Parts: sequence; C-alpha cells; structure tokens
Amino acid sequence: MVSLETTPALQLPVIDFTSPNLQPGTVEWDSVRGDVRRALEEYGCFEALFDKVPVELRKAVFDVSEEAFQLPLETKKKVVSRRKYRGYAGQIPTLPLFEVLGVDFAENEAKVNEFTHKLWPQGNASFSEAVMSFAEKVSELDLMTRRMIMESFGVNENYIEQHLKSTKSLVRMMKYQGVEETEEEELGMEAHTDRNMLTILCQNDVKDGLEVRTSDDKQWIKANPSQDSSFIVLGGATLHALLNGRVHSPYHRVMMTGTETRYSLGLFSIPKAGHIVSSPDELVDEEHPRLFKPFDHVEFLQFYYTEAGQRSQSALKTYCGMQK
Ligand SMILES: O=C(O)CCC(=O)C(=O)O
Ligand SMILES: [Fe+2]
Repeated sequence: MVSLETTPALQLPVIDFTSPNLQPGTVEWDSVRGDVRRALEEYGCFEALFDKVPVELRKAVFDVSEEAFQLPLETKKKVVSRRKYRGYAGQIPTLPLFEVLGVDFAENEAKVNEFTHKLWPQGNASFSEAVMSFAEKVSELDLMTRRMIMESFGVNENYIEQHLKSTKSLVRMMKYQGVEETEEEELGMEAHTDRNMLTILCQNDVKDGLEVRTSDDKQWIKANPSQDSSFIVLGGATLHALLNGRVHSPYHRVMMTGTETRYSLGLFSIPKAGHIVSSPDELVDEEHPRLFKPFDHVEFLQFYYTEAGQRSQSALKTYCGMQK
C-alpha cells in the first residue's frame, strides 16, 4: 500500500518585531533577541514581521522599480557598475529571466540623486524619495537584528556602537520574468551566499520563488513570506566572519514557476571601505579559536571577483581563513 504520509515542508522561523515596546533592555527585546540568535545559528535566516514600512511605501518602491525596469536598455546601461549587481545588470546568458538595479549608498541623498539623474536626466523625485525612505525604514530592522545578535553573545556596547556605524546600505531592485506556461520551473537566481553583513528582502504579489538551503545542505526551504508585513532576513558571509563562525550564512536561490513577473527588493548592509572587519574578543576563546584574520571588505570583494575567488567554495575562508 502506498503511504500517504509526507514529511511536512520545512519552514523558516517567524520572528515578530511588531511589539511597540521593542527597546533594548525590555523583556520583549530579550525574548526577540533569543529568537534571532537561535534562527541565525540554525538557519542563518528568518522571516521577520515588521510593520515600520507602511504599505504605501512598499507599493511606491515597487512602482518606481517597475518604472525603472521599463526604461530603454540604453538608459539602464548608464548605471552599469564594475561591481556585480550594483548599478544595472541584465541579459545574463545563464540567468535570462533576471534583471537588477542596485542603488549604492542609499542613505546618501546626493548619491541617490546622482543615480536617479543618470536614469532620468530631468530628475525623478518619486524614485529618489521612495528608495531613500525604504532604506531608512528597513535599516531599523537591520540595526535591531545586528544589535540583538551581538548582545546575545555578550559583545560590549562600545564595539556594537562602532560596528553599527561601520556599514552603508545598498538597495537592490530585482525583476524576474515569469516563465512560459509549458515550463515547469526555471532558475531565476543561482544558488549563492551573500557577501555582506545582513540582507533583508521583500517581494511583490508573487510570494514564492526564494529558497534557502538548510545548514546541513540537505533541503531547500521555500521562504515564502506569510504576511504582507514580512521580510526575509539573511546572514551574509561577513556577519558569519565577524561573529567568528557562530552564525550561519545560508545558500539561497530563486526558482521561477508562474507566468507572472516577480519583483523583489533588498536592503544590503555592507562594511564601508577602509573599515576592518575583526571578530570581537568576546567571541574568541579556547573552544572557539579565531577563524578569520581581520580584513577589509572592499579588498575581499576584489579577491572574490578574481578567478581564484570565483572557483573557491568559500571565498572568505580562502581569502582570510586562519586554517587553510
Ligand atoms: O530576489 C530575491 O528574493 C533574492 C535576491 C538575492 O538573493 C540577492 O539579491 O542576493
Ligand atoms: Fe542573495
């Protein structure tokens, strides 16, 4: 007889950040902090319920992102960057469904306006404003998460303060063309780990697509947000290194199924150039020897794009791992 039993699909932990009293030192804070620690240790990822981004703002950013992707290719190419996925990228032979526009230094009005003016020489205030407000609001979740995970390991306040000031924000807008009805599933974005500190993602009405690999590498978890106020928070390789390997940085990918176009938005916190990423002493002891030499993130990225960096299973380990 065929067994009808199926293993229930794995789900990401869901963590509620909507308590009005979520301030350091409160009971609510300590409880969420424990959840964040467990989720980042086990999955390197969680779904956050976070209501500080008004529905209108979410809609406004998706609207301006659609507007930007509709510009002629010639115009979009004006913001092509040397760096992968900052500026414009698309028509990638291995990822034909995918296009991206990345606005670097999204907290800096002059830089955002400069980007906007390249796309719309006559200006487009709605675009700049939407990108900046989105970055500002979502950064609150990024900063809370990073403060919580560091506090949970007993890192001193001075280090935490310095650390939180050491990053800048990149807002990335992504578009994935829907697939033909005859196709079953197509790759939208290849499996990868992020190289930054923390990534916070949300998507439009097409909720499915993002998949996160379990830390034992055995399964893909569908990271479909359960609510409109949800964001998916992912630990990057730099957070993994900074916390001396104590949190996971998961592989993730996008698989496209339906015919509808999927848009997603990401806020990436990235160490500023010249800032040295070095694990705090509180995370290093006999049981947890230092795993990475202190490194400059910009120099690491330069290595990452070399042939050796691209070939490497863990570019960060090859670049600055203590044990080779
Ligand atoms: O579009 C998504 O949901 C995933 C994007 C992603 O993984 C990335 O930009 O690094
Ligand atoms: Fe990613």
